[in-house]
Amino acid sequence: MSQIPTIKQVRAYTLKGGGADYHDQADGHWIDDHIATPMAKYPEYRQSRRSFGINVLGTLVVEIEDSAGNVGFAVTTGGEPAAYIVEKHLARFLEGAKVTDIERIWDQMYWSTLYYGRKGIVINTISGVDLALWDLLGKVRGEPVHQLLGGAVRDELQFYATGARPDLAQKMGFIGGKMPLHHGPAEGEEGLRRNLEELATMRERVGPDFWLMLDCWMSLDLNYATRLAQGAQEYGLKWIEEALPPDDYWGYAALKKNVPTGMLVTTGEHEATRWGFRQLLEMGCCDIIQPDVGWCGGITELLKISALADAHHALVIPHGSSVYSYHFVATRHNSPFAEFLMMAPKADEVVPMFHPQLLGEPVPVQGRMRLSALDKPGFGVELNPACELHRPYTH
Ligand SMILES: C[C@H](O)[C@H](O)[C@@H](O)[C@@H](O)C(=O)O
Ligand SMILES: [Mg+2]
Repeated sequence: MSQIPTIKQVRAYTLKGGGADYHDQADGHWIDDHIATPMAKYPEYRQSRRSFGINVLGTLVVEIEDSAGNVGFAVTTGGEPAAYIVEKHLARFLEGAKVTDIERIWDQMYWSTLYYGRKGIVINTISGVDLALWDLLGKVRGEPVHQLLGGAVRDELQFYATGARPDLAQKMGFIGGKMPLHHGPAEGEEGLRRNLEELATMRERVGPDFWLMLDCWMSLDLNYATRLAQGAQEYGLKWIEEALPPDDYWGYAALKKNVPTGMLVTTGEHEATRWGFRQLLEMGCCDIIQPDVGWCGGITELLKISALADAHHALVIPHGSSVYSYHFVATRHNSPFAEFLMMAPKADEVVPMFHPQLLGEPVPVQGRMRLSALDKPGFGVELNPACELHRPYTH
């Protein structure tokens, strides 16, 4: 490459209504239908996650423009607070740097925010900037991100589906279906019975071989999770996901010992950085880690997390994250399949995960995606001009 472009400007925008903040859906969507959550102990916040504010943040859009006029971008959750962090704090580490300075920029973003960051929204924000940098580098080089990561190890990705209707996902060609758990410990024995009944009904519909999983979204305690796992064995539950709050590493280590032989424990979608995942892996908390590429530190950090997982014989199956995870999954032997979130309100058809924010967002066909669907420069998607961007801060 002759001259490496430098970064001219970083811009942060916000967007509402689905997309990267995929919990921000209208009434009647399966994703907001009486799902077990840590807030379900309060009856007034039990019926809907939007009632306690799951969708308050909205989407963060990061755009990075270089001296040659190339623009890289990414979307993640974080909304206005994240836009503030990008514009008022992180932009200084990018502007003037070379588009190839990704590792140094990540390091400066992480250590400069340490006193108020480490996890949560700050790492979401850093992830968004990091993904926009990889997108920009791909566009500068005219290569898809998976090629920048060392190249694909498979020609095709296969997917399981997350949604209320694994039976329909089976018909659509997915390799498995993960259902949200509907009742938490506050709904007592009756709730536990109903959880198991729902699983039993689904097992009956999909037959003995289709993977069925339960997503508990941090809502249980160790005792309940153990009883759920034991009761679910009869119905061939493949894995129990995010049963406990993310900080309860000790609980996860105990749960992994308590679940029936063969049942997997998975977690990590709300975990971040190599240090958080090191804790999960070294304490033997789970069989599969599920970093969200837009929340765990971006691709730069995910490569480190993934190497750690490999050394601990754990699979890395990223949570959601659309194209950002597809480009990563294609390059890793320890990521043999991927998640697809069914964003159709009734989970009855395949629609792009980050709809309506991205144009050209590929979707699985018959539960699979050819690598050729990921061959455009960067992450291969564009921002949908029909979505109205708002830039709340400038620097
Ligand atoms: C279905 C779950 O409750 C969440 O909404 C989902 O985002 C998730 O945890 C997942 O693993 O996809
Ligand atoms: Mg989950």
